[in-house]
Amino acid sequence: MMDASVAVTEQENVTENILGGKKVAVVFVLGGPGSGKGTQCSNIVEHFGFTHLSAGELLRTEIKSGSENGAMIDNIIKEGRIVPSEITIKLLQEAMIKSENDKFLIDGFPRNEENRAAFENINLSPDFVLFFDCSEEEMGRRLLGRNQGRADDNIETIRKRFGVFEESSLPVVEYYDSKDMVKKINAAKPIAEVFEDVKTVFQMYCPKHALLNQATQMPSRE
Ligand SMILES: Nc1ncnc2c1ncn2[C@@H]1O[C@H](COP(=O)(O)OP(=O)(O)OP(=O)(O)O)[C@@H](O)[C@H]1O
Ligand SMILES: Nc1ccn([C@@H]2O[C@H](COP(=O)(O)O)[C@@H](O)[C@H]2O)c(=O)n1
Ligand SMILES: [Mg+2]
Repeated sequence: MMDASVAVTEQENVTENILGGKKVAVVFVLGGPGSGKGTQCSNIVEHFGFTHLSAGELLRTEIKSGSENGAMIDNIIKEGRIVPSEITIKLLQEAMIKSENDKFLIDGFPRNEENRAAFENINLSPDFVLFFDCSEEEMGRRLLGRNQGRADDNIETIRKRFGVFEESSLPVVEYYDSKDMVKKINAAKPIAEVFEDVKTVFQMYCPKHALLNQATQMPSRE
């Protein structure tokens, strides 16, 4: 028997995500370290009304909260490795349930097959995957210039993060690509130009919302 929390619309063969009693839309935002995921998510939030959940940011907040897992998470992040999925999925799930919104950008997750399976195990699936494609050379330059005091923005950890991205994260993108779910964006361009391409994707995905948003941004006649 089909799990009650997953309803498949027969006509479109689209899986409906039900979480905490509400129907939610999920877009995974993936790309290498420094490809611009966080930067573009802020723009998407502003223009399309999504809630941005960065897995890395949730983990950093968990460290600061003094949680019992804090020291372990801190060590893993400093080594550029991936935190066990049960920790990250719990943080994401709690944030989605607590939010009043019903559409989420999940940034930096899934980072490996274990992450992907953990998301499937809570009976959720992404509507699509936004993938920011950028060279290591450019990403490295951006990370070293980010200046936000992140413990992993140093040359040694950056090299490890690139290794993990190649070995563990790209196969996840390839998995979704094999299901035709990936919208690939050239992220090597300037921020505003990247966002033009991102906007095209989201205007196709939620055209009604895009129109509504344009209306609310019209200058007042008064
Ligand atoms: N298209 C761009 N061109 C130049 N600089 C950019 C571009 N996009 C983002 N940046 C800058 O690069 C740095 C990294 O961007 P951002 O934090 O958005 O990347 P990220 O993909 O979220 O990285 P991480 O995976 O490490 O969290 C920031 O300083 C940001 O201002
Ligand atoms: N699914 C994830 C996401 C992130 N991490 C750890 O956090 C670090 C920073 O992530 P950003 O997305 O902010 O770059 C990352 O290098 C991992 O150590 C994780 O374990 N699992
Ligand atoms: Mg980020």
